[in-house]
Amino acid sequence: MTTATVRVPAKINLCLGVGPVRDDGYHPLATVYQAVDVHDEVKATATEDDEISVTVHLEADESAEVPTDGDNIAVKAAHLLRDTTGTEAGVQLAIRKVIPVAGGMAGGSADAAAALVACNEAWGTGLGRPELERLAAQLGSDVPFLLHGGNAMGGGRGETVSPVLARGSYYWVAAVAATGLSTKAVYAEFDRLNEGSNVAQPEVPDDLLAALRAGDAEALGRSLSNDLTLAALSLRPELAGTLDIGLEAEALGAVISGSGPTCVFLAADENHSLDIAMALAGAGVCADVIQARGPVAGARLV
Ligand SMILES: C[C@](O)(CO)[C@H](O)COP(=O)(O)OP(=O)(O)OC[C@H]1O[C@@H](n2ccc(N)nc2=O)[C@H](O)[C@@H]1O
Ligand SMILES: Nc1ncnc2c1ncn2[C@@H]1O[C@H](COP(=O)(O)OP(=O)(O)OP(=O)(O)O)[C@@H](O)[C@H]1O
Repeated sequence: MTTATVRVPAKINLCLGVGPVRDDGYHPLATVYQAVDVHDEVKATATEDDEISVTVHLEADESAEVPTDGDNIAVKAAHLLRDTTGTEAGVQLAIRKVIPVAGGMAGGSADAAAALVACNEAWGTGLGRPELERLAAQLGSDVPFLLHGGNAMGGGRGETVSPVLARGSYYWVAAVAATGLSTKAVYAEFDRLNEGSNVAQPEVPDDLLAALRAGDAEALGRSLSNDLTLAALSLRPELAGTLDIGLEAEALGAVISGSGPTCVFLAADENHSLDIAMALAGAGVCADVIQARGPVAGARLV
């Protein structure tokens, strides 16, 4: 039996511009993703029967709910790869989950990207990066970025990924809430809040790109932004308090990651990141605090 193991990072959105809802129900995005060193691991073991199965080992939050049937997005990724390549083998997937579930850090998307790479290796199906990226886009808006990693601009509904010029390594602190938020519900709340108003087409702010080009953490902190903030706060008003605690600890910037509820804070260095983490943990505003560095590589065989 052939086995392949892939490590895959979480993402944060340094900016998330959201435009008016499209006819297909998705929103046009202008985002900059950064991959951070909070990793899930997906192991694929090829089998001779035609079963595609998954087990999930929760490393961080044992109470999180992750499906272990065909609803698991890693299983969907394996089916898509098999249907595309015509291979007849099966696979046992084993996920080691560290990325918060339904936290806005693309945990499911990360597992889907990892499953594509791991199954492609275990089955010997030999698809190249461009073909894997095409399959990734069919699985979810965030999935192509998790193959890519690093820093990247996201357009379309998030699935069109292009590199950005960036310098520097950044210290992040993530405040993880006890229960997740549904991405679909947050976009629906965005639509409800904007009903009757003209939502502009989104753009990536120039000052954010300049901060990344210069590797300037202070300027980056000032230019973090997220158009889903009001929608996430409307569903979870207590997140405003979480953002305040990080800012009182002098974070260089604070933002809700993607559709939330995870709040992320930019620190000046490792000591500062520890101070922010301690302030958040001490205030009891979140279930878990994670210190992370970015950017890091996307889904890779180990
Ligand atoms: C919030 C973000 O994480 C920011 O990067 C992403 O936009 C969400 O990406 P994702 O979880 O991969 O999302 P998908 O699985 O493609 O879509 C889940 C749901 O989110 C909404 N959705 C998602 C992406 C987008 N550009 N517009 C949307 O309105 C749709 O209701 C969709 O049914
Ligand atoms: N492999 C998986 N890992 C986590 N959740 C999964 C997985 N497969 C399916 N799901 C389901 O998807 C839902 C969303 O989980 P996920 O962790 O991807 O959210 P998220 O990080 O907020 O996503 P995003 O940031 O891409 O919007 C979960 O509630 C869970 O039921």
